[in-house]
Amino acid sequence: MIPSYTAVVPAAGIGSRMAADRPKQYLPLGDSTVLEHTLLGLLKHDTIGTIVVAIAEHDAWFNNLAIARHPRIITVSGGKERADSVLNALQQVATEWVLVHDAARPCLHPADLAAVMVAGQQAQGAILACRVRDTMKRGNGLGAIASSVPREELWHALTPQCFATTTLRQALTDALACGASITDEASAMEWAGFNPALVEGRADNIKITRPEDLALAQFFLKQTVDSCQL
Ligand SMILES: Nc1ccn([C@@H]2O[C@H](COP(=O)(O)OP(=O)(O)OP(=O)(O)O)[C@@H](O)[C@H]2O)c(=O)n1
Ligand SMILES: C[C@](O)(CO)[C@H](O)COP(=O)(O)O
Repeated sequence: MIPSYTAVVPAAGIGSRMAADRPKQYLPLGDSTVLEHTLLGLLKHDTIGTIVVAIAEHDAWFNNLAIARHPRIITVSGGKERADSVLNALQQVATEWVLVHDAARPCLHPADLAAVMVAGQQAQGAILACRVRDTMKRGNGLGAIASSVPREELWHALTPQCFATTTLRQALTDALACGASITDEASAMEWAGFNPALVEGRADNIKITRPEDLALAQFFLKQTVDSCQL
């Protein structure tokens, strides 16, 4: 099958909230590392051609991974913020469509990947997301509740986020140039006036952020392996 997507994997963060002895994407997970699980999941999809991994300028870990020599994987230098890393990687994307997926999300389910890639091939693009399940509160900045926030139509943005490459590249360039706060690709597209589609995804597509997330990711990955062996 001719690859119609390039994957961009922002992996240049330091993992400050994880507070580990290395950036969290290089922490052990199962039989490999967080990043290797994430990349292997993308490599299995045959409509994804090249994977562009944004790594920190002085990254001392990536080249020690066997997967670093995979022919479909290339690296670029990351930037100060996640959005800068993504924009750097987008300069290397030649396909019409691109998907951006956090290195820190190793539990992506193949069906969710396929669903968001199909939905992403629209003008507005698409993101994986999952509905908020808890009652939501807004704090008053003093450690107390200011208000309850209606949860209808509140979603957790996940990744992958899928868009037309040229549209996303331009939106991200313009939004960052204007100093907009951009924490995901959809924020840039919204800033540019688009309304990306929400594709409901699995809640186990967690972003490994804090120490307790590693054990949860391990559990979710084991569930996937066990279900494949049934
Ligand atoms: N300048 C940056 C910052 C983050 N990321 C990547 O963006 C993804 C999501 O970001 P986050 O979970 O915030 O990772 P960190 O920035 O490493 O975490 P922290 O905020 O705790 O330092 C991660 O895969 C991270 O490696 C990146 O490529 N470039
Ligand atoms: C892109 C993202 O995964 C969407 O939820 C998330 O925003 C990335 O984490 P960060 O802490 O905002 O960099």
